[in-house]
Amino acid sequence: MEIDKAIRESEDKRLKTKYNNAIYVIKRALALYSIEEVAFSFNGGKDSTVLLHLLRAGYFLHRVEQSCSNGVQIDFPIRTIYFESTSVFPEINTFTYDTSKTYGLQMDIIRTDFKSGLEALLKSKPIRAIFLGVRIGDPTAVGQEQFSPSSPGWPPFMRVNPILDWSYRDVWAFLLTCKVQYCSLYDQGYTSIGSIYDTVPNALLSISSTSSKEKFKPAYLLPDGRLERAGRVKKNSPLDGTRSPAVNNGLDSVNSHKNRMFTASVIGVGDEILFGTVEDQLGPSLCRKLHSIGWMTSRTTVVRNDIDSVAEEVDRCKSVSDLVFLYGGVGPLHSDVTSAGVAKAFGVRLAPDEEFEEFLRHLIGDHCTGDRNEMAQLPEGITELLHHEKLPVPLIKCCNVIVLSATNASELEKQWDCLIELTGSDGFLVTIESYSSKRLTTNLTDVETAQPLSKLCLEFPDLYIGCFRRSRQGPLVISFEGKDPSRVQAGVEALCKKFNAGAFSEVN
Ligand SMILES: Cc1cc2nc3c(=O)[nH]c(=O)nc-3n(C[C@H](O)[C@H](O)[C@H](O)COP(=O)(O)O)c2cc1C
Ligand SMILES: Nc1ncnc2c1ncn2[C@@H]1O[C@H](COP(=O)(O)OP(=O)(O)OP(=O)(O)O)[C@@H](O)[C@H]1O
Ligand SMILES: [Mg+2]
Repeated sequence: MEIDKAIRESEDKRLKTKYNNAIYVIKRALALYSIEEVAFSFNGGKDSTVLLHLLRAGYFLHRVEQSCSNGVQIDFPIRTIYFESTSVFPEINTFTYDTSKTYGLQMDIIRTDFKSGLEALLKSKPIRAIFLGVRIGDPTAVGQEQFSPSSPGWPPFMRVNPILDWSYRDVWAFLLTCKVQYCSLYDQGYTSIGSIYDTVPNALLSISSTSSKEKFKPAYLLPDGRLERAGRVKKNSPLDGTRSPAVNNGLDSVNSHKNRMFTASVIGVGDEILFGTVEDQLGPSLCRKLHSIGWMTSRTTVVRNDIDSVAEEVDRCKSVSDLVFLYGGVGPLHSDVTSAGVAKAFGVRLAPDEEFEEFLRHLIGDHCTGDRNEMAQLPEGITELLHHEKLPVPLIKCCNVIVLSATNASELEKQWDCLIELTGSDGFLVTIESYSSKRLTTNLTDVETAQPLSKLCLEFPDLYIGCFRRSRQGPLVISFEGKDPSRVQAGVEALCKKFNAGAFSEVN
């Protein structure tokens, strides 16, 4: 069997292990269910192409073990399901049909949505288990195991995911080692393929070209597999039906939102701050930095060094803020639970990150306890490492959560500058129109100023008008913050007009 032979002859130990585990899962499924009771969900994508060949090998080995085969090539009897949609890339469709012909697949083509298609299929066929090419890191993989029953509300069947633990690199190592055909789009810079409306080539594979047509390297050259979905466009920013190249590394282009408000949450992790033993410098400093680039910090909190406390706060903040910044609780100590809290908030596991481990090894050598470097365990499938030449270890970004390792103001200063440089003009930490501000002080009493100020807030809803005092007896400070300097000036003048001349003086 050529696939089994290619892997056995390969010197890639990691690939062999992944292959053996996947074959084991396939053989267990074939032992649990009869051949009529299993199906293979094939869509011409790279992951399902890997799975096709694993199933061919697994079925062959299963037959050999049962002594049903004398080693000659046998047909592939596993029923294959393809959900064909009108928004599929023609290259994917052609590849799926060609592959079906090459390997004699028995195809059920379904043209409805997944759920109703499966409901109808399971009524007419005795299917009890379906093989899928889902991998950890796919949005649909969260919470799945190698054998996972279908979700509530779906018809009952077992989802079998033999390549759940395969990385992007493993997928390409397999396809290239076995020298099997894959869809031509992957040679044109596509790294994960959805529909024609939400998929473009991955900008990270772009080759700068002098001609007007942008060129891309093949998918297997993507250096960081975690960015395989960078060619997927978010559902709310559809392509206009044209297959234009990706321009934004998968991050929403924020240039079009220059005028919109960006909000951040800041979370400190540290019992020592809550005990009052250590004064928190980083939280206030981050608020000032965010303010200086025109962002609004909508919430700052300090939580305990406890996984659930971190997870609850991250969960609360990640859906209401554009970005969440975390500091404290980063390292190998028992109290360093920030990564685990982030993983829990996103419902994913902590898993060793080879690339991050390499950085740590450069920094601290092999001085880690046990054979696992606990610091190199990061939230699986959602972590992006933010590299900068001035940082000995990259910063960690999990979706919209950024984990800072700074422990004092000067370290924060450095990490912040790197973040700003890294994200450039259209990254996730975009610098927007900064705030213009003015401050007035007055010796008027709170009672005298309260009502006119309330009215002023209604007249200037686009300004933040805040009041504070440094002592009960001292002057009242009134601050005006807004994006439009002329509105800030107008607000100041409107307030002064409401009182006698000289009632207010401007301060810095
Ligand atoms: C054979 C098959 C079985 C599926 N079973 C489930 C399921 O049990 N629960 C579920 O929420 N989604 C299920 N899905 C849907 C997928 O999780 C996912 O929504 C689908 O692949 C679309 O992904 P996309 O939006 O990235 O294209 C199934 C899909 C297929 C093809
Ligand atoms: N239209 C479809 N018809 C049949 N199976 C599908 C379809 N869409 C998804 N699947 C199943 O879900 C799995 C995961 O889909 P996903 O898009 O993540 O992977 P892929 O298409 O194989 O590769 P890629 O990540 O490059 O798009 C597929 O491998 C396949 O088993
Ligand atoms: Mg796909």
